[in-house]
Amino acid sequence: MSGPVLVRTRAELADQLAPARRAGQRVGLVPTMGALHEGHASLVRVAREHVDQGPVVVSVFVNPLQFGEAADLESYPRTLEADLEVCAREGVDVVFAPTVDEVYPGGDPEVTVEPGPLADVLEGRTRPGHYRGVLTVVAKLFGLVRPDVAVFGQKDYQQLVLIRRMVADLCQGVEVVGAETRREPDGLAMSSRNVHLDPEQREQAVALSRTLYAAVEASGYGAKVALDAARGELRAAEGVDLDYLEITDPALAVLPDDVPDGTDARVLIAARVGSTRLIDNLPLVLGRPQPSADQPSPDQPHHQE
Ligand SMILES: Nc1ncnc2c1ncn2[C@@H]1O[C@H](COP(=O)(O)OP(=O)(O)OP(=O)(O)O)[C@@H](O)[C@H]1O
Ligand SMILES: CC(C)(CO)[C@@H](O)C(=O)[O-]
Ligand code: BAL
Repeated sequence: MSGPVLVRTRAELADQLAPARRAGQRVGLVPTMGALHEGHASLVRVAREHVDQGPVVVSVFVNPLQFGEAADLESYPRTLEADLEVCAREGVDVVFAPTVDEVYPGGDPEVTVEPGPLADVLEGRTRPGHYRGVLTVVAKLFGLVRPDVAVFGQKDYQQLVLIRRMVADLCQGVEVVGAETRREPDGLAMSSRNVHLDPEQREQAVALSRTLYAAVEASGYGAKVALDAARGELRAAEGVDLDYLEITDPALAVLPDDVPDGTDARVLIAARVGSTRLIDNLPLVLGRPQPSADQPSPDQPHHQE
């Protein structure tokens, strides 16, 4: 099994992708911050489905521009050797792992992507400036890799919604695919930051997904009952410091009080377990689903969006 080609510079990346471009092949991109796990591997498999014979590029870059707390940036796990092994197993063609100077040669960029009002809610309230950093680096990665398709995880749902919005508003011409969240057997969403949890916190962290599933189970009775059920689950949890628990529409807008049966929605949670901040979310359908509606349901989750 030959592993992926590791490229560190923009020039090496361009050279590596030149033959595929000449051959008119589709190029797929999976942007990551490394510390790869099965969630990332699943994104690679989704990307492969969208490129025919073309190359899949995985970028590994811990982007300083999207971090608020210095400690979070410093402690972010960096495991390039292991990441290359995951990429080899998944048949990734190119791993692009640039330095900070390669991505930001002049230091912090003067021109950045302004994410608009959606960046001020949910994650944005706790992490001001985060989505400006995310969208700026994703726009740069799109400029460097020029992918036809890019795959992101639904686990970072607000990020996915904002990236779709950026691609539409800035006419970037990249197909954005949102892949289903991969979970540990007990339901905890896989996340690179899970390595910071000690064994007790690891057990406590399952409360996040339990809370979401409680909302999904009660969603047939409407948003208010679903939220009450979720809050009840949380009250029973120990060691979980809630940041937010909200039900919104799929575009993250506030839901009106009365919505028709069968309305698509999203339940989202963020909480600290010890000093580790975790996020998760699930799709749900409020009220009785309409028989004809082609919507995600807890029993038949959308694999890709
Ligand atoms: N459990 C998962 N299932 C599917 N996709 C995931 C999962 N976890 C992360 N991803 C996706 O992988 C991509 C890269 O994410 P990232 O490298 O930040 O990993 P992460 O596990 O989300 O780490 P963290 O949340 O600790 O920063 C993002 O599109 C993210 O949504
Ligand atoms: C999209 C991303 C790679 C941008 O740095 C990051 O936010 C992530 O890993 O989700
Ligand atoms: N997975 C989203 C990137 C971040 O938390 O900074």
